[in-house]
Amino acid sequence: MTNWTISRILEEYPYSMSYFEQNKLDITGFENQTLEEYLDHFSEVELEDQAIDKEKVLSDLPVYIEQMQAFLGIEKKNQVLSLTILAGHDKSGVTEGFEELTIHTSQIISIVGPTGSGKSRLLADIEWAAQNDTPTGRSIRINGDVPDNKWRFSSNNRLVAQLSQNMNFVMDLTVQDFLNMHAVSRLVEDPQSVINEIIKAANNLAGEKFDLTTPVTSLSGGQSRALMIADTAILSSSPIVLIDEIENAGIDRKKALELLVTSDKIVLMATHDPLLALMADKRIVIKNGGISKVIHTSDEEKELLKELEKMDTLIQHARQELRKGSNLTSDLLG
Ligand SMILES: Nc1ncnc2c1ncn2[C@@H]1O[C@H](COP(=O)(O)OP(=O)(O)OP(=O)(O)O)[C@@H](O)[C@H]1O
Repeated sequence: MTNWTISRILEEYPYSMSYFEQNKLDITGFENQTLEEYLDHFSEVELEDQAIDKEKVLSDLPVYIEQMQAFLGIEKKNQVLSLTILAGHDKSGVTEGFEELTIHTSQIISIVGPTGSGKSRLLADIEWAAQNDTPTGRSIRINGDVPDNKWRFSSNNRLVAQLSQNMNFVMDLTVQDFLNMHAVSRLVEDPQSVINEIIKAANNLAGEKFDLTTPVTSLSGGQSRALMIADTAILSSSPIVLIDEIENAGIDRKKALELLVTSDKIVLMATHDPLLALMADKRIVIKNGGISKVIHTSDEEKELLKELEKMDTLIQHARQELRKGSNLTSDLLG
């Protein structure tokens, strides 16, 4: 946390303001500096006059935040507020075109690039919380710090939930049994109401409806993904969701992203779909195994997205009519 700017500390831990007040540290105007840089502003005389012990201020802040979290009853153990990717190198060993990228909860980041460029590799680096120990040399920080080993090596504290194109069930269970197993393992107080919420959300994403008595093995590809997305959003403890190409999944992609983001997750998705790429707040461009740049989705692109959505609705409509066996006419599509 010591390398964070003051505004980031305040954004992530708003109650830390009282720490600055109690220590009579007027941080106004220094928000874009790190705490250390701010403390460096004081002359020796000022430090002495105001009884400021720089080392103590720096080391006491995390302790104060931990105590406040305990006092306020905030679950600290699994709380992930941000994910930072530190640059590695591309397939030719050239340093990546960014230094670090921090993503906060409720943000969507898309990953674009040609086939084989390294999109899945980036997702894998995040999944394993790479520490300069993968082919890309990238490192991952959680809440600004080296991730605790529990994220890397524990099976029940999974940092990441993965949603991929290929999702097949091998268990012979109904949707009810499957969700119940998950809810019970997560010690949910009222499993049935959570299960009902998940099936409702899943049906909201899937084209063809299904119910709790449907065996999971007979769900279609789109229905399985809708169920997994709803389950991840509502029941999974993993704070980060990695999505590998859901464009052909036969589900409502926009609603799927909205569902994940409203449940406070960090969402990263590799995609070849312009709609999904532009729905993100930022997009990572991958070339030859390295991140070549990170682009903020511009206002113009957000406007263009509306046009693309209209075109997409038209194509979806045509697809549905063709599925139903209709003959397409301009009246029908109009
Ligand atoms: N920086 C790197 N250094 C070395 N190898 C890399 C690097 N980045 C990716 N690779 C390797 O390149 C191969 C292709 O990468 P990857 O599968 O991630 O591509 P992709 O963009 O997901 O492709 P697709 O769009 O086809 O799914 C993988 O074997 C991966 O491990």
